[in-house]
Amino acid sequence: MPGLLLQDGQHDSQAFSHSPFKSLRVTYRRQSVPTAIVHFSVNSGHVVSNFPHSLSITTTMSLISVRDGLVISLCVLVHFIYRNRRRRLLPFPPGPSPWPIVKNTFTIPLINAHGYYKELGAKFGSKLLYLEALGQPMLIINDIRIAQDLLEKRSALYSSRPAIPMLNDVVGVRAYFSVMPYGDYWRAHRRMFQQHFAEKYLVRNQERAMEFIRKGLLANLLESPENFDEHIRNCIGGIAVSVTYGLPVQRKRDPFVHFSETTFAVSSATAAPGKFLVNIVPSLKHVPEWMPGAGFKQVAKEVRANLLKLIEEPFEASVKMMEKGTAPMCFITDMLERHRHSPDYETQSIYIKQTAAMVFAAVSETTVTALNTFILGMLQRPDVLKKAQKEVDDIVGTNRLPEFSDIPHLEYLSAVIKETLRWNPVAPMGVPHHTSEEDVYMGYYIPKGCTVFANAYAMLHDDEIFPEPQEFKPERFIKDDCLREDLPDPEYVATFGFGRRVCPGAHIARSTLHIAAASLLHLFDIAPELDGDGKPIKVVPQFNQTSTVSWPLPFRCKMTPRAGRDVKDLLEGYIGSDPI
Ligand code: HEM
Repeated sequence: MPGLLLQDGQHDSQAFSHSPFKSLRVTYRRQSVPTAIVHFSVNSGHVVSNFPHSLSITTTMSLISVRDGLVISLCVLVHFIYRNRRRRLLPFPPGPSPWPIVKNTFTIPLINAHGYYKELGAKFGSKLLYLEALGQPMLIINDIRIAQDLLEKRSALYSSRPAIPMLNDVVGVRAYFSVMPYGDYWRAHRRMFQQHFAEKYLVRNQERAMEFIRKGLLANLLESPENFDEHIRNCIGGIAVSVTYGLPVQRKRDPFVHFSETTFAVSSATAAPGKFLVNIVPSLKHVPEWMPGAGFKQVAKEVRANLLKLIEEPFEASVKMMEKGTAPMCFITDMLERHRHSPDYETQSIYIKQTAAMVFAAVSETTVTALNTFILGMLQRPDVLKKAQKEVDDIVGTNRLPEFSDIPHLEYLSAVIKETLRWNPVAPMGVPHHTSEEDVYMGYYIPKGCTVFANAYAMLHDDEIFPEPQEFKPERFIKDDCLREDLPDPEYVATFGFGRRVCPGAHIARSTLHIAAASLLHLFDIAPELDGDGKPIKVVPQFNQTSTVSWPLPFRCKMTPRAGRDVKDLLEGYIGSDPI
């Protein structure tokens, strides 16, 4: 007789020991042969209290006849009843009440979202928030432990990226692995990045970074300190171009560095949610170019042309140098050499080209922002500047420049860097992740296709952990003259994201920040400019508010060679105008 059989499943988790059973298998049998099975199993979620609410369902079916079909339909119906029941009964995480249809669309801020969500969390007494904008579910995580629970411990579910219709479909460039969905294509690019830039290879690029800091930053600061922002940009962009393509870089306003910077600035704006309507209403991507209101298509065309140029031209130039035998060791030469005999060389060389283009995009704005924030912090706290300078002097002395080997001995400077990254998290909302399956956490339902923001700003400005979070206070990381180990360390936690998508260049960023900061402090005083009466002009820290990259808004300061130090003499071998 055909029929439905209910069967107890296995208990497999302590967390559910109070539940009557862990999984439920509904089997449709025909002449004792199982022909359709609907399998309900408790989700791997940890903190689910109420059994029927926590069902996750997989369906396996075979053998279709009319009669079987009816029974199978019944099984599917049961499936959906349980699914919907779960949805109905399990709440979403706390958040503002949604309006009909538009849900929270008008609650979502376009600027200072990180600050808004921090406050919203406080209002709802929750560090996990849920909102929905025009059908797009959003999860905001304001807490380090929750981010680790979800993005790290359950990384199989939380490692994709949301689609960005303007960038992916209208501009149509899908070469940057930071925005690729989770999967083999992303994995191939990230693996390639690691093959050259993994932490174990850090040393081989440090020498190049040092050369740029001395020739491209310190020497230029001596000559025109008022252009410190421009020098920092050229130096950091130059390091990226040099270690990736091995191309020569001009010491000032290198045209390629400048072109890359402006192109990425425009293209990252295409990813901003509020800037282009097509990111909110994806079907607009089908609108023909001639239609009124389709101006975004023209913008997309220009961005596309520039992005393709950035992917192709430096790669070609690097390959040409390689053919002539003049290419220095860099990402391109290393990778082409490594994959030369691969059976799928053509495919690999496309990945190499695309991964190379990613490097500049990821290094430049982020590291420049952190360095400018460091200078801004020094302006807020002249006493910190003096103390850090004294430490550098004690370790380095006055007759040579700082080296990478000095860095582990500069503990106070380390606290200053931690505070720099905490005070103004470079990417305050991280880079959004995307759930590839539904999930249950702390009794809350998290849908599939949910955009997940790890709010680094809220985590690093949590006043229970970091009192007076708006103040620049490196001393918070020091106790009894040693670095504290009982605080989350912004050099390692939150700043660089979480889980499988965590920043793979974090070690490079830390290394560059430490050596650049030590070198600046060793040679220069950093102070506010003076007004007409000789009084210091107070610099009020202000940051870009779009929640993508939080760069300090332009500010002025006076950088002067330190008294009693022959800065020119120390930089003698590094001053010049030939490309680096
Ligand atoms: C202060 C400097 C930097 C900061 C604050 C920073 C921060 C971040 C953050 C928050 C993410 C997203 C992580 C996530 O999704 O959870 C990320 C991704 C990424 N970063 Fe960085 N980053 C910095 C420097 C660098 C450098 C120097 C490189 C390369 C040498 C780099 C390469 C990348 C790449 C390739 C990704 C995409 C990873 C993926 O989607 O798989 N970053 N970074």
